Amino acid sequence: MKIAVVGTGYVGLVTGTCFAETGNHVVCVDIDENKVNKMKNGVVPIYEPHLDVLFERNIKQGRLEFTTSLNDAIKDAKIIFLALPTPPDEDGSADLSYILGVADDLGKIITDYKVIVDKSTVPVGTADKVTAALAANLSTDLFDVVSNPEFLREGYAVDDFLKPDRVVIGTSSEKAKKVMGDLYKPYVRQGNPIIFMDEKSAELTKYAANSFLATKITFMNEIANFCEKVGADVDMVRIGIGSDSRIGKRFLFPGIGYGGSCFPKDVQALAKSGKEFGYDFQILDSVMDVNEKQKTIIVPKIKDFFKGDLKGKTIALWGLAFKPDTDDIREAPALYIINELLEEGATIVAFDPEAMENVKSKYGDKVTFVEDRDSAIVNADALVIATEWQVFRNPDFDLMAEKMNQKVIFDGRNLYDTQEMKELGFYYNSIGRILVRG
Ligand SMILES: NC(=O)c1ccc[n+]([C@@H]2O[C@H](COP(=O)([O-])OP(=O)(O)OC[C@H]3O[C@@H](n4cnc5c(N)ncnc54)[C@H](O)[C@@H]3O)[C@@H](O)[C@H]2O)c1
Ligand SMILES: O=c1ccn([C@@H]2O[C@H](COP(=O)(O)OP(=O)(O)O[C@H]3O[C@H](CO)[C@@H](O)[C@H](O)[C@H]3O)[C@@H](O)[C@H]2O)c(=O)[nH]1
Repeated sequence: MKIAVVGTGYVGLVTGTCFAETGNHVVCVDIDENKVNKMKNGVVPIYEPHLDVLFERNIKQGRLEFTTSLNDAIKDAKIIFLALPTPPDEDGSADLSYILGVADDLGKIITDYKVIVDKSTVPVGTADKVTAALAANLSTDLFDVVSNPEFLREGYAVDDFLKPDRVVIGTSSEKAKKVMGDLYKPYVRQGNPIIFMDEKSAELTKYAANSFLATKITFMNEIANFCEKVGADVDMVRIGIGSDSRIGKRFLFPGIGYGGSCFPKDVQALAKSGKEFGYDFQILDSVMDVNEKQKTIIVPKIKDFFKGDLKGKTIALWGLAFKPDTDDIREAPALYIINELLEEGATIVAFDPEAMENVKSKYGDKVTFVEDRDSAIVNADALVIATEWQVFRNPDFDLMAEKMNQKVIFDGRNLYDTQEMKELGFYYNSIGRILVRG
């Protein structure tokens, strides 16, 4: 099948590459010339594990191409995926200008039947808006609009795409249903179904999934905060409740709040959508409030330790990305921690395996960046862990004891065993677990 993908960010590039991998011919189009030139030269412009192998293979075999021309990209395509940004507007609702702008352009250049697919995360009613934008210049016989939300996670994007738990396809057109069903057949393993539904339900499924997961995490963050007050251990509580199959083991890890390009904006957009339709999502308002506080929950702990004064203190910071295995720093809790620590007059020495360039371009020399984990801790008064990269899981504690000014760790990701930290004589302050005083 011939496919065009409009927008080659995390979703568009993974979508395009994975569809090429199953034998389709894919043309990816982006307005960012720099990005397109990189891709034409064989460079993957984002960090996403395993994407490079598929990317190279499919370019080599002539199934994956890149262009800045929308016209060239779509002329032979039967399906056009819109993988465009839907960032929050000033009021928190999803900004649909990218999607509707491209829909308007497509209406003017399409000449034969195409299936136009909303891959972006979009509020209920967007398929209708896209249809209206296309129909302003194009006969409705020449297109169908489908809602096909994407559930991939950054860091696992290729695997999630090729082996999805489910594929959701929202359409009221039998013709489009057949085209989409054929396209997705190779990805859907036994028991991992394609779920066909109407467009609005598909649009809402995406927001409901992200908001549910954000709520699950936030609930555990509150349980963790309460554990600290009463002397319980959130790891035990997590394991205790996670073994109930109605609750499930996943997405129960407390920490310094959820971040990333999706949960924060999608929870906000669903709450906003609710208000537009006269529905008050009280639970989502609470989730957003709690998460806002959770992102910097570690800072008062640091201030307490240093008796309120961080001036002249050097804080080593391990982890900048919003989660491991990505260079994405959108809504990363680490950035909120950096802002507060800088405001308190602390010096920050940071290391992240992939996200340093992105943070450098935001903070310049306000933060010192070092090239490896162990350089960050030299002469540090405390270490803060903000992202659970594998490389932080098994550090050289003897080296820490030798190089740090004092053995003090604030761990936002609960990486170490509290008993072991006690034996090693560290002050170790984590989330929802016993405070080890060293
Ligand atoms: N990142 C994720 O993990 C993820 C997962 C599922 C769904 N989503 C949703 O998918 C959508 C895209 O997210 P993303 O993270 O891939 O965004 P992104 O910002 O990484 O990529 C968007 C791309 O679109 C390009 N673009 C902008 N306007 C364009 C235009 N007129 N024509 C062609 N290209 C244009 C940009 O240059 C950019 O390369 C969003 O709605 C997001 O909520 C994201
Ligand atoms: O137990 C957990 C799991 C996650 N997180 C945090 O939650 C955020 C989001 O994590 P994750 O869901 O792994 O990353 P994303 O790549 O943002 O993926 C989410 O957002 C995507 C965009 O919509 C969806 O497609 C995915 O299904 C959905 O998981 C991160 O800050 C994590 O640190 C926790 O704090 N505790």
